[in-house]
Amino acid sequence: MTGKIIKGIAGFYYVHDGKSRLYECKAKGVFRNKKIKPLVGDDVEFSVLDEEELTGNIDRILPRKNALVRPAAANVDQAMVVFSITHPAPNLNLLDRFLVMMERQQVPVVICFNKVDLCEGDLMEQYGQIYRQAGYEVEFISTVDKRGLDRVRERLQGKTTVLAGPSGVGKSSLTNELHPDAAMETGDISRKIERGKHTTRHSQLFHIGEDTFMMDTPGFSSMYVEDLEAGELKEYFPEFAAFEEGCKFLGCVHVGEKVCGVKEALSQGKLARSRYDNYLLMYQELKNKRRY
Ligand SMILES: Nc1nc2c(ncn2[C@@H]2O[C@H](COP(=O)(O)OP(=O)(O)OP(=O)(O)O)[C@@H](O)[C@H]2O)c(=O)[nH]1
Ligand SMILES: [Zn+2]
Repeated sequence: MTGKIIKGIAGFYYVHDGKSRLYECKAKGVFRNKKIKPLVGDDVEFSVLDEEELTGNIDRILPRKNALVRPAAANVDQAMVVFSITHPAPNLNLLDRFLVMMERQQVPVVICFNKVDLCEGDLMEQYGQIYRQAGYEVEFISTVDKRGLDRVRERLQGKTTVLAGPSGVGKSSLTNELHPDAAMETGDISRKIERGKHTTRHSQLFHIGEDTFMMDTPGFSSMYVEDLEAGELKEYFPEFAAFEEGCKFLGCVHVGEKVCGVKEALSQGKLARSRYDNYLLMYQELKNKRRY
């Protein structure tokens, strides 16, 4: 049988068959010599030991498409980041940091602005413009009047998605919409793993539809772009590339250089001010950090 590891704790791996069943598996011996440790998100071949008890043993980890460090997970197809469009207003600095982290790990991102039912004025146009111009998929949703939720469901279908976003933006409300019995399933898993009883929060995937999984990511607000060279940062702002032809110096970082295509594009309104400002902030942070 094949399935996906949705959680690992205390030597047990919980393998979902993609449809409805969850097996409590061990990984006996096979990986020790190969120096490979099963990760949440891994697709595996496993043998069923007891069909009643739903126990099994993992025989093989199938080749990984990718393996993210943060959050630790394999085979992530995309990230969905949720911010509220208002109440509270989105923290674009935090959003841009998240985008850098995902660009760095080559994970496509869908940006969801929630609470559009509270939206006044042209906020949707504004934010849509900033992020579509930067090359991202943007959805506007409301878990209250259900706008945009079908489009979100379509985007998730058949994929493994990491869900992220700061507190209070409506992530729980969205998760409940996408998977009304999520709470039940969580309860079921926690009952099964009770013997593990670790308090540390491990990453876990939730099965939300056939071959469709989602992972909630803790600790979003403390996210920091570390261990990155300042000069490398520009590579993770994908919209800059189109204007780098206009930079005089090879390796232009678009900060203090006089002849710079990116700064030129900015002054012509072809790049979003907020994106560039957040680039500068992160750039300075990374520069300063290196002096210590
Ligand atoms: N008006 C409006 N309110 C919403 C919407 N979605 C969520 N809310 C409200 O926003 C608040 C936060 O929603 P949650 O779903 O708990 O947000 P969360 O992101 O899970 O927050 P944490 O649990 O703190 O991580 C609640 O009071 C929700 O009722 C929406 O689409 N429109
Ligand atoms: Zn430049």
